[in-house]
Amino acid sequence: MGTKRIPVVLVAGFLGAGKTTLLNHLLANRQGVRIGVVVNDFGSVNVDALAVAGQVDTMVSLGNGCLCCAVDASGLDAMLARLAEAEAGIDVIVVEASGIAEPRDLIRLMIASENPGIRYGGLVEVVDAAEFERARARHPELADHLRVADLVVLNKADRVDADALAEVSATVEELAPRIPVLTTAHGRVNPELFFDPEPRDRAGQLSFDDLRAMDAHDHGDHSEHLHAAYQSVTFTGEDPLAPRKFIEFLERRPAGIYRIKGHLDFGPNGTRSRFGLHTVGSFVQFDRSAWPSDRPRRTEIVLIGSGMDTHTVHAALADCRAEDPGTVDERGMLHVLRYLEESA
Ligand SMILES: Nc1nc2c(ncn2[C@@H]2O[C@H](COP(=O)(O)OP(=O)(O)OP(=O)(O)O)[C@@H](O)[C@H]2O)c(=O)[nH]1
Repeated sequence: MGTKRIPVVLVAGFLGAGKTTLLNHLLANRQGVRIGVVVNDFGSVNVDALAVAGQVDTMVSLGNGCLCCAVDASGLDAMLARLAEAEAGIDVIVVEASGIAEPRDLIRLMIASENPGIRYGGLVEVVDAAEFERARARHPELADHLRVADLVVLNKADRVDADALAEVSATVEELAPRIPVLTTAHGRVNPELFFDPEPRDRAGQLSFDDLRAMDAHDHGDHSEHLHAAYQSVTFTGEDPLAPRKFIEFLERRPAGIYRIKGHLDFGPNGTRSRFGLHTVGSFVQFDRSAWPSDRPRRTEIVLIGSGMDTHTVHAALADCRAEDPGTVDERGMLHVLRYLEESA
């Protein structure tokens, strides 16, 4: 099993869309999670002057469990490596991507990174609902950015009426089909969408009870801070899954899924190993380990996103059941192994 990898969430979006506001919201609602923030200028990040414990190079450590650093593209990998060091005690890294590099280049950098301490945590594109059409006219590349995003945050919903909002949502969906869209104001995205609410044991495995605790149909709407609601769906399968079918599910996943986590049983196909799964958008990673003797052998996953049709998701997963669990489909299993993290 691999060591714990820290998710790196990239936040992109055009000038003034609300990236810094979103970052500040995450910092203010981090629920015990230690967040490393990478920005290319501290300007308006709420680095509360009084909370700044000390400044080393371009790194600012905040007493409240956050660490911020300013960096340009060439320094990003090195900065991520520093943030991922165990001593930093960081649980998630959020990079404000604008001004650093093109989102596509950043994704490439993340995925190609050989740093064993980090994992791609998704590209979040923040869009200004009120300025969307004007921004698109001025920057046709906005459509490309939406297409590479794993989640679109449709921000500044308070600045448009319901009809205009529906129109922008429809355009976003057309430009970026199947990508989850979260409509919000003032960047009030529930942090649990990106990372798990409490720091886990340092061995890094979530128990299924932890996952189940996160499961509900809408999260956050009722909290004091009025986070935008997101969804999660839990799937439990007692029978082994057919590897080929499950990979097809991942590759043609239903609309609205941002990330998936949990573990799977491929039966004798996987020589009864436990396959841990992490996906963000189209990025898929499996790890493989022995089933703990005290845990039942079954598939347990949680899918987190926005705009998911929960019945479709459940039905699609139920269809992944191996028809004949006794038969070994070695070729099918190769599709899984392609996504296997390289560690013993
Ligand atoms: N009405 C309204 N204003 C917002 C919302 N989100 C952000 N703002 C305001 O919009 C302005 C720009 O927000 P920022 O968070 O700084 O945007 P940004 O994307 O980080 O901007 P740059 O760093 O300049 O690219 C600020 O004045 C925010 O207070 C929102 O949902 N509604």
